[in-house]
Amino acid sequence: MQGADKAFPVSWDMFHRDARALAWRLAAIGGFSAIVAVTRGGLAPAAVVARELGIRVVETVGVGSYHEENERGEVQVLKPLTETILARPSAEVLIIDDLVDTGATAKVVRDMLPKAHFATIYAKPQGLPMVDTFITEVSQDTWIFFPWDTGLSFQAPIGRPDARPEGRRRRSL
Ligand SMILES: O=P(O)(O)OC[C@H]1O[C@H](OP(=O)(O)OP(=O)(O)O)[C@H](O)[C@@H]1O
Ligand code: HPA
Ligand SMILES: [Mg+2]
Repeated sequence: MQGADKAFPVSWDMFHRDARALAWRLAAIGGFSAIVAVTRGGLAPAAVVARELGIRVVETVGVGSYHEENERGEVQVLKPLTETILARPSAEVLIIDDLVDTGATAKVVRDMLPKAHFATIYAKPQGLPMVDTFITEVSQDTWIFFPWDTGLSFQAPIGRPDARPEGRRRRSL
């Protein structure tokens, strides 16, 4: 997973545009009265979708997994759903995450609320059966770099992939 061949960097602008596109799709489906954000990656898209759909009941579910040699381990629930959500009709609950990759996280969360709608901005093929609505599919060997995990940095030219930043030293012309 983290050794993925291709990089798909996402800027804040791209992320906001794609989160809004997700909100448009979800608005067309309608009928949602509460949102569950899968922390932490689901927090930012959930904020955008909640604003667009006018939903003010926003909850979290916290999941984590051990990573060994770049492989995802067992997914564990670190912060369960509250009664506020469990007491509602689950078909009205919208679960939001940033992406599905293997689908392991989505499966664990879906099992808590089987009738809820599971939406992500990005999806990889292996996770597709776990997601009801998504915006952009990327290949399984692609790693998505989110704006909250990245910053501006030197990029080697395509024709000189081993090139390194020169720092303060400048080559004389
Ligand atoms: O489909 P999967 O293979 O389960 O991968 C997708 C999950 O992985 C990432 O979360 P991560 O567990 O890295 O934690 P984070 O949201 O706190 O960054 C991402 O935000 C999804 O929740
Ligand atoms: O492609 C990804 N990007 C960021 N986090 C992730 N967690 C699983 N897959 C990914
Ligand atoms: Mg996550």
